[in-house]
Amino acid sequence: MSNEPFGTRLRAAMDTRGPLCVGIDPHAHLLDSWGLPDTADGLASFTYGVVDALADRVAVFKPQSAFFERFGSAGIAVLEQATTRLRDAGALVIIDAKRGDIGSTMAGYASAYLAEKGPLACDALTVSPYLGFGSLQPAIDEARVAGAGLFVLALTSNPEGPQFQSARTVAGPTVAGAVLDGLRALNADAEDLGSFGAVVGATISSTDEDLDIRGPLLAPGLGAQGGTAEGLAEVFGPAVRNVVPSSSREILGAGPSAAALQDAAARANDAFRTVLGY
Ligand SMILES: O=c1ccn([C@@H]2O[C@H](COP(=O)(O)O)[C@@H](O)[C@H]2O)c(=O)[nH]1
Repeated sequence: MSNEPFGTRLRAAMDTRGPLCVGIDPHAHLLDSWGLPDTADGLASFTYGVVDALADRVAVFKPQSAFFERFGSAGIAVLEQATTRLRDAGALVIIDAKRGDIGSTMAGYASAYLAEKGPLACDALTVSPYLGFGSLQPAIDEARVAGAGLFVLALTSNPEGPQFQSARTVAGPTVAGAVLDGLRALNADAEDLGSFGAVVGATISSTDEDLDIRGPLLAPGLGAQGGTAEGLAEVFGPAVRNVVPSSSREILGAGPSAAALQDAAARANDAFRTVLGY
């Protein structure tokens, strides 16, 4: 990995390849529709099919750890191998594992995913702040050392999210607002795009929260969950240029043909380029 901070590398990658992030979510129904068995071998064929088709042309990939964990150590081995291959091809990898625990345990996750020589070393990791924003400190420290990034859950795309995320903290702001405040502070010195991002679903329609955190805004929920490229402008307002639009099933459903995957990714990238101003 270059020594440049994640935010700088992310902006450069999106400038070069377009803003699209392809989620790698090997659902059982997708393996089936690709004519593959719901086994670790099927998982490997599916995942490497996506990697071979798209690694040299898409800026960012977001493998969903759950679908690899489903197959135990054999599945994790596929995740490790795919992450290495994607990064070798010049793409950035955000592992979506939504890790979060007390600080001392968080340090274990940080050394697995963020440390430069960690077994699952990636460019950024999704993390959960629900043990307190401060519990993320070991991951923040490791990310700074490694030039990696974090995406902290703030306003998630699922309909249950507001139940907690819109609740007020003792200090006054909502839970989501407190997360965004924490991220803004971490990115305070960033020149363009900081390395500490928020997860904000493309499905939330609009928000009163201040999304200007000087960092990336990972936006899942596009396609299968109903979010659209055009809708991003309304959700994100002036912060739209910092959005990393992530789409999984919508793109993956085009496979197994490499040409069809490339076509689906190119069309999505074009739509996002227009809305995000790339
Ligand atoms: O708020 C969130 C946070 C994460 N996700 C993850 O993104 C993908 C979405 O997949 P699609 O097939 O594009 O719907 C999946 O891995 C989720 O766990 C999210 O959807 N919302």
